[in-house]
Amino acid sequence: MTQARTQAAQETGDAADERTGSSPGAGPTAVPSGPAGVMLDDVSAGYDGADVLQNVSALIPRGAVTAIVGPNGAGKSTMIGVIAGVVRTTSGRVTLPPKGRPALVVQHSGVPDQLPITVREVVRMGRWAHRGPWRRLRRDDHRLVDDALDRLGIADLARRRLSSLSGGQRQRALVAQGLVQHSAVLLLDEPTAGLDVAARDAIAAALRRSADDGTAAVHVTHDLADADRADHCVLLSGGRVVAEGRPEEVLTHDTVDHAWGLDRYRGR
Ligand SMILES: Nc1ncnc2c1ncn2[C@@H]1O[C@H](COP(=O)(O)OP(=O)(O)OP(=O)(O)O)[C@@H](O)[C@H]1O
Repeated sequence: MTQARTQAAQETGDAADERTGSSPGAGPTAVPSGPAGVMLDDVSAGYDGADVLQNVSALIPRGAVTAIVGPNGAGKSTMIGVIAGVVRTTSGRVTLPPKGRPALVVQHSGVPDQLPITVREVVRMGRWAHRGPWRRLRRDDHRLVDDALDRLGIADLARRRLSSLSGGQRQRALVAQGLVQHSAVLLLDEPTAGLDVAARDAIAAALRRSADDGTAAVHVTHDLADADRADHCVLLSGGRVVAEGRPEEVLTHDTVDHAWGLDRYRGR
């Protein structure tokens, strides 16, 4: 029996017990153990009165890397938007860990090109929420900023204008801004799309280190090899959770073919 939690399983009383239970590592979901992470309980959400996510339930653990995968239009960005609080739910409940607002890192293509700010300033902005209305940073804030620039391999670009960077360099700056927020939940929307291997590795290492520090480190990805390296995986299709659990249990030939509609071409 697969240990991945399927939508059918979620609709049973078992799944409800797991979600409200006090032991996220136990039972058939194989969710990595650790402090409570993000819980979505029967969540529907969308835009302009039309639901994109429909009755989505998921348990995203802290101290682990979670990959959200699925075909175009499946609702992956909407799901992290719901967790970040930028997309409103129409029903259901989202429960977050106690420490502050999730850090949401959008794709670099969603950020205006002509912002007249440097890479260091972009990363510093990630500390503003910790420093009140005057936003005067302290020495430890500057240290966190330097550390994030180093971790993403962009320390040498710190004085450059964001607008003068390549797409991959810009993406690294945005991920660094997400890291310095030190939130219990880090949400990256397709952070490695179109990036070279060094940038992909830097971002993967940053996700891993955040998870090791106890964060629920979540990324949306189209790359199934990236998803396979995660600790936990949520497969969405048509706004619903098809399967959730360990990547090797979720990303089987059958679930992938079914979610992407490939079974049609394979006579299944
Ligand atoms: N701001 C918006 N206003 C209206 N509809 C939206 C908005 N954002 C997304 N949608 C719609 O919601 C659906 C799901 O979009 P979403 O971006 O969540 O999917 P996704 O799985 O992230 O897709 P992709 O892999 O193509 O990025 C799509 O049909 C999309 O057109």
